[in-house]
Amino acid sequence: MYSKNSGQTPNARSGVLVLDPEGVVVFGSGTGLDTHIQGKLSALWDARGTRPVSAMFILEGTSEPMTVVSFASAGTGCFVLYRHDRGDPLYEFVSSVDFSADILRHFVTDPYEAITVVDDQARIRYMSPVHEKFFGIQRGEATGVDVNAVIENSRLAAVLRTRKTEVGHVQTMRGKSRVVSRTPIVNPEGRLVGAIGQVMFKSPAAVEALGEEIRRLRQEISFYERELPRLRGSTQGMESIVGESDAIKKLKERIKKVAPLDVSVLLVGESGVGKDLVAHAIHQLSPRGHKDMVLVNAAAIPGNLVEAELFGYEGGAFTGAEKRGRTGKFEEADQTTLFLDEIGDMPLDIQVKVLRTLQDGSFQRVGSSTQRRSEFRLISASNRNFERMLTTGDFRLDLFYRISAVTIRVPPLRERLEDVPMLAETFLERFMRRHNVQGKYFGPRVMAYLQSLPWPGNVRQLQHTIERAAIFSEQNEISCEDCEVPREVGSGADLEELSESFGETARSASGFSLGEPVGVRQAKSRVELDMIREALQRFDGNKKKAAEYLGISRSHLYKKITEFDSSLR
Ligand SMILES: Nc1ncnc2c1ncn2[C@@H]1O[C@H](COP(=O)(O)OP(=O)(O)OP(=O)(O)O)[C@@H](O)[C@H]1O
Repeated sequence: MYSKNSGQTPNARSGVLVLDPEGVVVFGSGTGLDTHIQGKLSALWDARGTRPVSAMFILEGTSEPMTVVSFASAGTGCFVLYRHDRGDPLYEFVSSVDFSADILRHFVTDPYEAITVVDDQARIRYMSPVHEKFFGIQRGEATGVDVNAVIENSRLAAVLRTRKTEVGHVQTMRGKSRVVSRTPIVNPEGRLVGAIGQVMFKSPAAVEALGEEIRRLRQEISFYERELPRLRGSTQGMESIVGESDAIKKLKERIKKVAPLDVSVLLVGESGVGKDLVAHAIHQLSPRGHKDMVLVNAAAIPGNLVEAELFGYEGGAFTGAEKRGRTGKFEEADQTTLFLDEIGDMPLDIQVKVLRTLQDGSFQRVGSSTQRRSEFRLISASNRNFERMLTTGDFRLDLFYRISAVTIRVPPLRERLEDVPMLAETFLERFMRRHNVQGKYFGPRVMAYLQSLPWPGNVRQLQHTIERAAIFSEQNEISCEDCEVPREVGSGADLEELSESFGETARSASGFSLGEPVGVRQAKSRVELDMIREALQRFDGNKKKAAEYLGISRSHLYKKITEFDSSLR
């Protein structure tokens, strides 16, 4: 029940409504005089026995939503009302957080967030209990008193004058130094309504400790900034190519010779031999080495996107294109090195366009007729047999001449088995460092065993074998059994069986040398197909895992799948 004698709706934004135990209006002001609001609050108040009234809530169904703070004492319902527009952060906060009152209570009472609130006349309106205790005053004793009469060295009055926030100031109070912040509060209409003072840190020492931490972190950052070029060098330069065999020594000599010359280099060799590392080393040692090398993997880009990826495109050139267009790899590589990996997988129509760019450095973005220019050094790599592709017409001879001013063959691991121990130790050490593991080492017969394997997946396969062994070895000592290569992938025994049936040696059976008899090639394809099918089944079609298991790159696996596509389906 509510009183009929309430006035008419005023134009106020806030108000107060006090109801007696029967729901009769005892007092109303501002929006508290709105009869509609009175009716709604009275109904809530009547139902308090079954549904307790929240300390803070949003009153909907009125001309504008109201934020209501309720205080109940001795059966009297006291409601403080604020009219808020939707979208107002306070409205959003109260309507979406049903424990909003508890949060506000936390802010006004939490000892670590202790606050003092003053009005626009610098009179204290609220002081957190912890502040009152600090100043030795009773609960509410300072309310209404000028802040300067209560808090020494207060600058809240000054902040009201300047309207400028002060953060991190040291203030001495009762002989103690505190780091404080002072913030003027302006309401949505732009009127200055008061200010809040807050202790941020209990002592300048806490700030000093924070400053010290920042200084330490800065030092750490500058250490890494200094170290980065060195680390980059060691992970991407010549140092990353592990091995001391004659074959590797010769390879490094060729890299050193060719790096400073601005000629195109073609890297050939089986999958996993380290062509990528060689490309990085050449770039690092070249005059362009201070810039990042731009990488393109022709086998990893879907056929219909190769052109856009290489040449870039104008906005809206094709469905799915970015609105503002995009720079292509040729443009990105201006003044640095472009590494075209798996160039043997490039479609013929793109080969023609690439050739044109390589001849005069000019190209057009897809969807544009403007000629652009780029000056870059080209390094290409492929594990494909160019001799065969040139014969079959799958690779253009003129492009081949352009990309292969210098050709470097990266030898397969089986031609430099003396590098196996050093590589294996390096991979084990890297694994332990990366995963924070200690104490793993190879058993006495492991190196000889590893050197007896033909490694058709080359260094990549060796690396994965060592990592697998480090993960699965029960003891710290890694045994030959831990390093077993899955039979399907080509253990020595497999290859021997294979070679016996086709009259080949184990070594050449795992290679891809030119001029193999057709029968062997077909048989190899069959074995490869079986191995790939098996690996894909084992890993539920997950190509990344299948490629790792087979010891080949993912791009090589994709290539093989495309080749075998019809039979795999
Ligand atoms: N000599 C080496 N020393 C240290 N790590 C090597 C060496 N050769 C290869 N690796 C490592 O073996 C893995 C495969 O090397 P990389 O990717 O360079 O081979 P790739 O010839 O480019 O293969 P693909 O033709 O499949 O792309 C990489 O993890 C690389 O770091």
